[in-house]
Amino acid sequence: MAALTRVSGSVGLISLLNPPVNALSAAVRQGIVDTVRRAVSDPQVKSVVICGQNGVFCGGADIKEFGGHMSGPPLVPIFNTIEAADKPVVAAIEGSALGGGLELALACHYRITQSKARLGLPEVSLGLLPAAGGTQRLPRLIGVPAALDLITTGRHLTGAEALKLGIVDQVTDQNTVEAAVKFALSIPSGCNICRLHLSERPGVMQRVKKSAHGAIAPVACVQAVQAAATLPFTQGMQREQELMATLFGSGQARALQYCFFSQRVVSKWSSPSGSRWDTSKPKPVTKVGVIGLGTMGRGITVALALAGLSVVAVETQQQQMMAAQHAVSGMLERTARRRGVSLVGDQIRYSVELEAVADVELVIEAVFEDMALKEKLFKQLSTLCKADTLLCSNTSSLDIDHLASQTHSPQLVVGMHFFAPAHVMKLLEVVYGPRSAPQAVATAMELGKRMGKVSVAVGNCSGFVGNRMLMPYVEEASFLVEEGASPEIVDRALEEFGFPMGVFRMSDLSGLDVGWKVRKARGLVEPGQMSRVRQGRRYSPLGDLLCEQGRFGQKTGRGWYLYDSAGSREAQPDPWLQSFLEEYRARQGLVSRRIDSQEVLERCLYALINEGFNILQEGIAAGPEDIDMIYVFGYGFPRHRGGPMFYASQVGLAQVLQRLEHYQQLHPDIPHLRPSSLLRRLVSSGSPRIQRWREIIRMPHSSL
Ligand SMILES: CCCCCCCCCCCCC/C=C/C(=O)SCCNC(=O)CCNC(=O)[C@H](O)C(C)(C)COP(=O)(O)OP(=O)(O)OC[C@H]1O[C@@H](n2cnc3c(N)ncnc32)[C@H](O)[C@@H]1OP(=O)(O)O
Repeated sequence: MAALTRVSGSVGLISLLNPPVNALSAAVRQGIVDTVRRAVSDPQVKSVVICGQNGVFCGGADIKEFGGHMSGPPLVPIFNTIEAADKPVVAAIEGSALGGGLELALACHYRITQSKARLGLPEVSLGLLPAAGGTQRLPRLIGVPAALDLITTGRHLTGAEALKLGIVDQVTDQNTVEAAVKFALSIPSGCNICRLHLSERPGVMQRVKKSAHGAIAPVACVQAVQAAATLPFTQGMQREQELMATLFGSGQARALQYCFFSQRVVSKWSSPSGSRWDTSKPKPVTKVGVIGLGTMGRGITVALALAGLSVVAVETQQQQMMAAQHAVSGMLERTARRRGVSLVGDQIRYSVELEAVADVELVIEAVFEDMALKEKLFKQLSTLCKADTLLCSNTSSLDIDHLASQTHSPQLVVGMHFFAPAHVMKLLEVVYGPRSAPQAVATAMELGKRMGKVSVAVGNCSGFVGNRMLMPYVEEASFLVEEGASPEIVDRALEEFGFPMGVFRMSDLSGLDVGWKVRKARGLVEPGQMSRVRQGRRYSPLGDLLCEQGRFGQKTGRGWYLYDSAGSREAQPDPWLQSFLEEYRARQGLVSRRIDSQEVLERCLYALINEGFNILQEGIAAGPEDIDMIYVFGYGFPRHRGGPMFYASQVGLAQVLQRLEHYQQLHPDIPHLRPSSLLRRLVSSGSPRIQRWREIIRMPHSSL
């Protein structure tokens, strides 16, 4: 797991070997102990270089070990031994040096890195802190402000950025190990880490707490770095260990580590027809057409261009086209500036003619959400594009199979549902219909990956996974307001749970008219009517009534909240809304009651979760990880809660079932509170671990 060879006469070369990322498993840690001991005691070895095999230095501690019994030598004494060695030790960083991998490099006396290597301390994203000395060595190397930024965000740096910050001593575009060996031969003896002047960044704790939305690891990271600023090294290391002990077994760490693996699980997609990621080869795509340059089309164009693809952007309205071209250039400029990369705008060709997409390999349609319009477009595309062009729709809820039926090749049609703003949001739902070819799904998934998205393959149904689950969540929030809660009470409970925005603030941001249009299309809206039963189930007309008053949210300065002006973001409770609600309840004969945050969370979240179980049962999502990644990356579900299905598993499935039964008894007219039969089945199977749910879902069962 680690090998020692002697190179260039006097350099001991230690290579870590644990593919694919040389994670620091127990065997690797033992390998490092043995090889360092041998190198240090070998009189012919004058200096040491540590590298990783297969082009990766080290991806950090082995995350798989965290869930079980940890054995083998611990990292801290290993790294202390390296730092204390009386021979110079040089880290040769290729590929990645992340987490414990970077901490290993920090314990070395010098670091040489490939310019494109990724360096970082991402432990915070796993609910942990860099507890192998990272919180103490990094601030001493680069100062507290820069270290705090890296440790509390977990962001990755390139080798070139790491050089600027002073984390590494040299960057190379040549063979990194050879450069490190040459460097090692040029230094006379080992030296200790230089201790820089430490100063704390004022106000950092408040800022970190605010943006953590209840996550505990970022706060512990700040406390650990504060210890580096105030305590001697040994005491700082002790504090680091104490803080790590509070995080290591926490539910948040478990949730975040589940997210790490789930993100990888969802890329290994499968569909009920038996097609799979490892047996379906994606088609190569270099040129993509985007049709419709509204908000979504613009964001998709930017995301494609940033991923290095050629884009043909079509907008048939000349004026809209000019506005879009201007907006896309601005978005590209800003993104390029932020990422420190050069502009990529010349890869985009704009046209007002649909025929301009005749030679592309894949089209993404992002026109107005109207079935008749999309039907017509798919018919036209099917005739004018090449016979093997993939036709994708960015619809957020319309029937993909119906769109496919408008074309000559329904097998080449899939949904690519992006989230706004499409060049920023990480989630992509890839929607397959019963006729979609495995290659079409594989190609859309691969394209999403190239665009830096977390792509999740899901089946076709109204709203797919994300928006379908959102419906009961949003409806419950409105029912709670009818029953006596205020929008502020509901939002506060959800924000304290960890959502960046509660349901009403979110609705004001995205525009109340969006949901209104959807409800109108479903025949649910009865203008001026207050009836609370529609299509045989409970209905809240509150959103419709606000829209009828022209209250569309932030864009009109009024919605569920009041804003200083149209477009302002500062939501204030609105006295008008309070009187309106009182009058509404009186006219409906509703007696307002006190609703606490527990009821808000249970009714909104358990309704959402229950729909998730229905989706799993119907095979629309292959596993709970798919749903969780959709909610974490697309809907702001707090990552430190793991996603709705993981959260349910932590609360306890029996508890979720019992509370749903309780609320269903109180509200028999709300169908989404009726517990899913899959939930019942899992509870009667003894509430197995979430990793076993897929197995149980696939098991044949009686429909009784
Ligand atoms: C009382 C309690 C006391 C508590 C004290 C106990 C303390 C014990 C622990 C001490 C820990 C000290 C602090 C150190 C902590 C860490 O180091 S945590 C790990 C930090 N590292 C990371 O977060 C990096 C994670 N990996 C990545 O970001 C990427 O994998 C990559 C390295 C950038 C490579 O990317 P890519 O090439 O795209 O490959 P992937 O598909 O992502 O990964 C390939 C497979 O490798 C698996 N994997 C990756 N990293 C790890 C890892 N660190 N551990 C285990 N496995 C890893 C990944 O899951 C993939 O697997 P498959 O899906 O099966 O192919």
